[in-house]
Amino acid sequence: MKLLIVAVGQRVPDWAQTAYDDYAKRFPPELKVELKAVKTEPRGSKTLETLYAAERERIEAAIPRGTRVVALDERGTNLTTKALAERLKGWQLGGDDVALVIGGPDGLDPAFRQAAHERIRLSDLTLPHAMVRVLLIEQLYRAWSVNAGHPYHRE
Ligand SMILES: C[S@@+](CC[C@H](N)C(=O)[O-])C[C@H]1O[C@@H](n2cnc3c(N)ncnc32)[C@H](O)[C@@H]1O
Repeated sequence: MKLLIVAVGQRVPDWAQTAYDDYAKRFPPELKVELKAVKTEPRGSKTLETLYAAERERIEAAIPRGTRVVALDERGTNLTTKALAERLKGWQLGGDDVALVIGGPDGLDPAFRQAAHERIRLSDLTLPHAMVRVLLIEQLYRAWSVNAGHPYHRE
């Protein structure tokens, strides 16, 4: 199975890209992680509904059929690193690819969030989307290290 990170926003600051790449390259070959960045819809004078609809279409186009969808959402289920490691184990046993979806500056379409198979939260704080990419890849790597007994994660 593969982890697909679908993130709204084609450009992130260099520091975020560097940090993301640093963690992404640590994953073992048996756990593939791919990042698909989708274009942010410019807000302009659009209503939020129009913006959400445009971004949702791009997000859905980036997710292959049969993929389990997990929305990153500050209102989602709180997870400890160990609980995320258990989720990861479950996803790997399930065998389906998993898309972890990060919204842009205006967040994700509420209907998309509700339709997702899971909604997970990384913190009670509202985080900037570039930082969410970095935190998510680090936590996925940490979750893998917990399951693999790798010394990266220490209790
Ligand atoms: C700047 S936030 C958008 C905030 C927006 N007001 C909302 O209600 O979602 C951009 C994206 O980062 C992700 N995000 C932000 N904070 C998060 C958190 N604490 N846990 C998980 N994901 C978060 C979500 O995917 C969100 O759509």
